[in-house]
Amino acid sequence: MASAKILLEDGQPRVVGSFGSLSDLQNIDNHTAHEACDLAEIRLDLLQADSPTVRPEMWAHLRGIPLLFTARRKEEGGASDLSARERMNLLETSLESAAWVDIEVASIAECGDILAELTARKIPWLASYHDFEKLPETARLEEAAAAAKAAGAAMFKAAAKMVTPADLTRLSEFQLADHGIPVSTMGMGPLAPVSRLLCAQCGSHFNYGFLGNTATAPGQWDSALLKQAVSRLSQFRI
Ligand SMILES: O=C1C[C@@](O)(C(=O)O)C[C@@H](O)[C@@H]1O
Repeated sequence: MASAKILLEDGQPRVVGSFGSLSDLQNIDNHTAHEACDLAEIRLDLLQADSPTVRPEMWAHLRGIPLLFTARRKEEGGASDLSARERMNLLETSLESAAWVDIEVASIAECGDILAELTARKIPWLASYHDFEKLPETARLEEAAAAAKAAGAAMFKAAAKMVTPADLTRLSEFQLADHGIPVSTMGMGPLAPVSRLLCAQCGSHFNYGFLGNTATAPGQWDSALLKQAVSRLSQFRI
């Protein structure tokens, strides 16, 4: 999809607005969402927790906004314990509308069917990695980025809990290094807000905030605020 390619190639940090619930998705109008983010993330696992039948009509009002679809596995913050097949079925419902899809690095091996479909449809996907407890060793992140690249992901994304200021330094240094694949990084927890600005300044492509009232990760900014802040920072890129 042409718009997805441009989103990476111009090197500008983009803000992804994420919906934490079906009502947050239903209650937003197109203009408000458009103003608050560059892409919107539809967390299919969260929608399904609110309504067993997920249908494309749920996001039809966001026409014109690039949509990123995610069906998160439980171990990385998903709403419920869905099998790989159930997550792939959820993603299937989104493919007509998808600008991007998110698959965890840990799910690559079991999600081959949907990955083949994404390749056939030329829909870019990002391979994600989450740690809600700590910032993992840099070698672990490097390994995950290499696995993402080897599997054909268009981007590697890491979200990890920041416990100390040293974690901020280490995550931003990881962001600044060349991993042979576009990278997005962000912190979670009390140091999340500051980490998200720092990572954006260091070249993180996709920078997440929430749309509506419900954060989809601890310490996320409101997407509209993050978009404003990130656009102010663009003159100070490291
Ligand atoms: O993977 C990510 C990033 C995220 O966990 C965050 O830290 O903002 C929020 C999730 O909704 C999204 O799928």
